[in-house]
Amino acid sequence: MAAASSAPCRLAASPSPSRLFLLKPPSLFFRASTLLLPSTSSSRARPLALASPTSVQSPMASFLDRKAQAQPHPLLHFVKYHGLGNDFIMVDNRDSPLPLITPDQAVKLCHRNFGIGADGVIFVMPGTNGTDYTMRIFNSDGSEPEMCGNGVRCFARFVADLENHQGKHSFTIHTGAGLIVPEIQEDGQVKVDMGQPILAGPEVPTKIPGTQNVAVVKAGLEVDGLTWNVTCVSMGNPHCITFGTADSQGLEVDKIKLAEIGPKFEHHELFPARTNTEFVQILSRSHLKMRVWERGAGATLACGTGACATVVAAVLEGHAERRCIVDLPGGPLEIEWREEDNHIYMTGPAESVFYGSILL
Ligand SMILES: N[C@@H](CCC[C@H](N)C(=O)O)C(=O)O
Repeated sequence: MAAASSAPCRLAASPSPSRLFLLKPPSLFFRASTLLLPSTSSSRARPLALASPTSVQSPMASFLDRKAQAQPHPLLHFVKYHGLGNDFIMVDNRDSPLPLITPDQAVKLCHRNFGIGADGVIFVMPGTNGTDYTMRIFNSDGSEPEMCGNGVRCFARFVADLENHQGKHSFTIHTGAGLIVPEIQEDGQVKVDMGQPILAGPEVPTKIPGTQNVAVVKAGLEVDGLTWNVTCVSMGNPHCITFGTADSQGLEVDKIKLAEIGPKFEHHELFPARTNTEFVQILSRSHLKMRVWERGAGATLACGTGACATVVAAVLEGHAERRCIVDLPGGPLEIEWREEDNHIYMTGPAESVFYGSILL
């Protein structure tokens, strides 16, 4: 795609920020022609370029070589990735330890009607304390979580694209949850050493009293007039996992009214940092089905840290073995909580969808 910065975008007459989208589906590259539109709303994305397919092949990396444009019209280049439908705006932030956009800008870019649309924005930043890279992420509500499992697989594929790595490849990432090590497999899937789960209630954090020493396992939690059995696990970020209410046989997750019940868990007073919540159906001792309400993002099609926390909870409650397939609305993840090192390993896909540029 050749036109992102060569196409003149004259916005001096615009009274408020405008947006430029140049879209690329996976197999086609586009040449953009400019269309100048006055901007009328600061919260709405205004398309300033129309794209038409050409036969010109151009590597994504050369597009990404363009650095974010400085004043007077800051231009952000991005690539949209997803891991099982959990989607992210990926930003090449390797030149700076500060995110190129603010949380408020992330909220606008993530908006599914007035922005690019995503569950979050992820920044590939210089390493910290000897790691190869640092990952930071803003949720679609602008809050900053410590970790993101699907995001880290997208991060790995994005870095491979940026650095032109082929085949099997591994590197180290500093995150708010500590050191994370993804490995791109020969088949393109990404296997991630997600580290050890944290089980001590106050560290999750939750104010629910411990049921197995300090761990909160199958504890009763009152939500919406029902007592839910919950297990609380941190994967760097907090998770509350439920397999059902105290007087039910088990969940049929397709019947859960996620948008109604999810926020009541997320904002429950016993979760001081809010929480992600996983509703889980046991299909067998190695096969679980899960729907998630994410802190700061709502219902998403998949949650990698949530799938890891779910397997830990299933093992602690005696429902499953340490190696499980977790079915999410966007597809399956393979999770193993290894006994030898207490680490959790997550394997799944990550794909690029399109790339473009946007005026901030
Ligand atoms: N979707 C992510 C988790 C993203 C962060 C989460 N919303 C939080 O605030 O903790 C994943 O795949 O793990």
